Amino acid sequence: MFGLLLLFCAILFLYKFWYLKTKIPSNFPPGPYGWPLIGYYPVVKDSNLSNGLMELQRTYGPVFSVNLGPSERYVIIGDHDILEEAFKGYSLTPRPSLIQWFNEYIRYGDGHEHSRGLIFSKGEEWQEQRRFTLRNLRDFGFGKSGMESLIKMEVEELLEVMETEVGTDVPFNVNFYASVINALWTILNGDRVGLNDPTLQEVIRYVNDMVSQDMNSLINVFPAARHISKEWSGFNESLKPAYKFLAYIKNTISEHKKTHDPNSEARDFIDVVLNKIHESQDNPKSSFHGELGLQNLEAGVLDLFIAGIETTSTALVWSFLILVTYPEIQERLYREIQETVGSDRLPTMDDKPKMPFTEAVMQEILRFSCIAPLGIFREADRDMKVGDYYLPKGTVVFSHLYAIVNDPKVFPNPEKFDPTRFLDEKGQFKRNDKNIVFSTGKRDCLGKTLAIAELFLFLTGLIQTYQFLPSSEGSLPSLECVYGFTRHPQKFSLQFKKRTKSSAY
Ligand code: HEM
Repeated sequence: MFGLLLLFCAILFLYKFWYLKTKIPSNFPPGPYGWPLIGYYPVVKDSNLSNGLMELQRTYGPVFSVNLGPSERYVIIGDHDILEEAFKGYSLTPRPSLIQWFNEYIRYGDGHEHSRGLIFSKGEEWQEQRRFTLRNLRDFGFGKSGMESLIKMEVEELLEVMETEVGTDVPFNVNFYASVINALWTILNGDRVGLNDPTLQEVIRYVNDMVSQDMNSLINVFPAARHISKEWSGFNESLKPAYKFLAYIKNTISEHKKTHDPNSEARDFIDVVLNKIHESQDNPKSSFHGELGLQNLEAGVLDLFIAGIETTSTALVWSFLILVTYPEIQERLYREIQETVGSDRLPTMDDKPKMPFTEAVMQEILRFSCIAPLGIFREADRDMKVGDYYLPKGTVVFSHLYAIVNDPKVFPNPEKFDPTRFLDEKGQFKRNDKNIVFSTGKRDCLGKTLAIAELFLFLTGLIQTYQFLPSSEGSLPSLECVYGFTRHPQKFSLQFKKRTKSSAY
């Protein structure tokens, strides 16, 4: 009898929990009811994520809500104009409390609201860190000339490495990692190392392990499981690579501190931040003050790596998969490179405006691959309106970038890879401001200038020298994507052969 009563109470508790979590407040965006505890999660997880959310969008409209697991209902915005309006001000800039838990361990956060660095910080601390990083990275690499010469060195070395692989089947999943990491590491740390340097290889392993985690693992879906067992829940395993990489960053910063002189010219980005920390020693309000400043430097470097490596490398991997799938587009690209640059020097950023087809191909690659289909989640810091709906303070919002760049009203036949959608009738490049794969508003991608430069210089430099072909098996790799940290292609191999001046057809 007592057992039955207990069971009844447990069911009542679960029902109440489910009801409260899934109840839709008045004038809140509509959406389906999920199951107790697991919500609508099984329907939209994994490869089904974009399709599942697109399906819901067709039923409920471009702004809808859904509960994905044992959490509140999230709001999904899948319309360009509504998202732009919502992200215009500051009210949707914070990151949700529910994804702050791990920052207690790796970003000096409190596990709920606050965190150091660039991706998860909030309020004035985030604004000060972001503004400073953007301005100063411009001087140490994100600015046109510094960045360009760094990437050029990476392209040259990658071309040399590729020389040894001509005519063989080359697995093309992580090829760009080393080059992209090296470019970023040089900007931050000053030193460039060879692509086979053991330390670089170690950094590659850390970054690769950090970003290739299973987003559907127990710890990522039910973070509270870490309180039961850190080992069994997967917590220890999931944080291990970040701890290793952080130790490496800490070591690099302390080496810098030993030789840093605030009165001499900064050698790299880490020096610039150390200078700022030095200048801020009498300003306790600054996020660069004392220990807080050092914590922000460490977490900021971690964030630039997490946000900048996998995304850019994946965009490059998609680029070559697409160009092998559409050889006629690869050849037209090659012809434009020949006509604009020739083959005696590598393409530079000054060539880009003279290469409308290449610009169109890059925009279409970014749209078609939509590497970060849901952006990074946000949270409303006050009650607000989004479109015709009301969102109470604390609502978690996903920007459904994938739906926006696949909107058939803006991009007809969105499932088709078609660079000509970015060309006018005279063949000139036609920008489409709705291709917002870097998100929009005050908290859009901080590294988009670097990403675009890397994409342009690697793509054109490699196509200028090599023709990319399917692997010896002859079959073309699939354009179906896999979900992980980013939306990326399945593993595949391809071949390349050296171009001769007359190899265009
Ligand atoms: C093709 C490459 C890339 C894509 C598609 C991409 C996309 C994005 C997106 C969608 C966001 C989320 C913005 C939001 O919250 O709405 C983001 C944030 C961010 N990205 Fe990128 N990104 C790329 C490359 C890079 C690179 C190269 C870096 C720097 C090295 C970088 C650094 C960041 C940072 C720091 C944030 C967080 C900004 C903040 O919270 O203020 N990204 N990126």
